[in-house]
Amino acid sequence: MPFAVPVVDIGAYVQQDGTPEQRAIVAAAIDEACRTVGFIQVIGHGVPTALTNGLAEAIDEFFGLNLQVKKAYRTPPEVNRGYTAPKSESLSLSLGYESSSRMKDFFEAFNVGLAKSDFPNLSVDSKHYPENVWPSTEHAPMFKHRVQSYFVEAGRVARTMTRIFADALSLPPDFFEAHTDHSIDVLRMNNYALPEGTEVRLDGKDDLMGMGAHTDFGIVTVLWADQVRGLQVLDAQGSWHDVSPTRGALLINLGDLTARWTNERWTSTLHRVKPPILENGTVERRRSAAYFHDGNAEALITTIPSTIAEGQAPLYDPITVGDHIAAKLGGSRAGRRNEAGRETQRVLAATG
Ligand SMILES: O=C(O)CCC(=O)C(=O)O
Ligand SMILES: [Fe+2]
Repeated sequence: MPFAVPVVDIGAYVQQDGTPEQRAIVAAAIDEACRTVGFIQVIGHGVPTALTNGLAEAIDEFFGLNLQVKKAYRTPPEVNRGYTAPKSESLSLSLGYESSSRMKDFFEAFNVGLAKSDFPNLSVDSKHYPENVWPSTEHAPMFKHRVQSYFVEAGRVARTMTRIFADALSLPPDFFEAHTDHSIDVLRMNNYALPEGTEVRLDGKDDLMGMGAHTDFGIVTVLWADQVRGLQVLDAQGSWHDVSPTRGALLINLGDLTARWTNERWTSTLHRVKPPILENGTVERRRSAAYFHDGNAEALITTIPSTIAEGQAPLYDPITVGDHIAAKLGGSRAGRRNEAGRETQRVLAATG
């Protein structure tokens, strides 16, 4: 069967008047997609086009600044906020393998997320909920407002997805909410453009990587991307496939915590970004924004008993969201290898 990322209209869950029958159809389609591909294109999500256009403009506004200006918005590696310059992160290290292009992912990024000050009545640890660093209005006048507007909507879509997940897994409707009322949520805006003057080999033998192969770390990711090629996902047979969203669709993919919860009934699909090399030896610029819905830092993720198939044992030990995310970020941002044997084997076995 040719590889495809299924398109699912989630309108029945977004609109108040969706009937139980309509919702059951959506939940079944999501279950199927989560078992097989682990990536979904959702439509009917209710995010206005004006908002995603605004996000794209905000991304252009910030990344269009001079590198020295952008670098003023960096934070230490253990603080997942602000700017990260090209070639300062390595997503493959979040999986625990050293690719030959160690710390060479050429994406640059800007991270914003929920902070301790967003939860004044809770004593959350600022290690997992650091305060945001925003570009000044002098440098990027529209950025903060547009990014905040999109952040709220992406969070709503992520939560809608978890309500569908609960139905698809026959869990109580509030199963996910019980682990996500102060979820570690982060929006990472990515810009893929080679720094000026970078030489690219046109024979394709460069192992130039926009973003190295990785799985996302949390529960579910809502991924907005423009339509420039570059994103590739790994199928169950070990081949990479190009994915670009159909107009108006948001991509949804599952993170490791959902794979752990469901004993891998559902998959956190490996993906990477290799933007196309143009004939003049430059790379076609590409933009994306990944909203990571990761769960409460202290929530314990334990295999859901009903997802353990007959004769199977739990594949993972329980872990807190905070410990899992910290170990993963220690790989990608701080250059420490993370141990994640199962996914590493899949990347190393993959072709292409
Ligand atoms: O740029 C993309 O399409 C993917 C980005 C991604 O995988 C991520 O930020 O985790
Ligand atoms: Fe990702």
